[in-house]
Amino acid sequence: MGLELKELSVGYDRNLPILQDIGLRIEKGEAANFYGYNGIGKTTLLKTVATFIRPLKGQILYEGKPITNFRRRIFFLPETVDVPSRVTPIEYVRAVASLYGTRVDENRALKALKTVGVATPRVPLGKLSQGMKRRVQLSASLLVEAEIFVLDDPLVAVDEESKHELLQTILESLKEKGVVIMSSREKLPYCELNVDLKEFRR
Ligand SMILES: Nc1ncnc2c1ncn2[C@@H]1O[C@H](COP(=O)(O)OP(=O)(O)OP(=O)(O)O)[C@@H](O)[C@H]1O
Repeated sequence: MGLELKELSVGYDRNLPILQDIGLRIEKGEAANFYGYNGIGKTTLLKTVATFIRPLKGQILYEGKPITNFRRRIFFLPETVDVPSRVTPIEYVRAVASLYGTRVDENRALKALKTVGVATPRVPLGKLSQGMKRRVQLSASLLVEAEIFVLDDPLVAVDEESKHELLQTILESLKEKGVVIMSSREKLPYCELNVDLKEFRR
């Protein structure tokens, strides 16, 4: 059954929805990319799916039940590349995994970091580049026991040269666990659905 958005309107003011009447279904094993220009409402939509903001109208269902029943199964990657500066990548991904009740040993953490191209797993995050910090955030998604992956602009700060390969690697693994819903400024490969948010503007 997957994730269903039914007549969904999102925004901050009931009288001024930012996006409205979104209706679509993302099956388990699939990824959907919502794309559009700055300010169109990508973050607002994703935060609503991740249950941080209440829908103005409509429903969000997972496996036929309200998404709010699955809060512990949602992994949310914010748009901002914000990580604590003093912890190392290994410590960071292990700590994130533990929030989902998963104990990850050092070897597994190292493997996940290597998969996304982090070559300095023991250097404090404050000393890494933005793109490397983003990769560390993404590698945590590979380790958590979640089912609904909400990724706000996952490739922000990642270089053009490797971004599609990185996306392929991440999506391959996340789709096996459930559904992926993400945002970007452009259409992306490896996504079953690419949704132009202009369709849902008022
Ligand atoms: N907390 C808030 N309260 C009221 N309005 C907000 C709030 N956050 C964002 N907005 C407005 O909602 C609209 C959509 O913003 P949003 O951040 O969802 O866009 P976006 O597509 O993610 O943009 P970007 O590509 O720049 O990240 C904008 O007009 C923005 O000013």
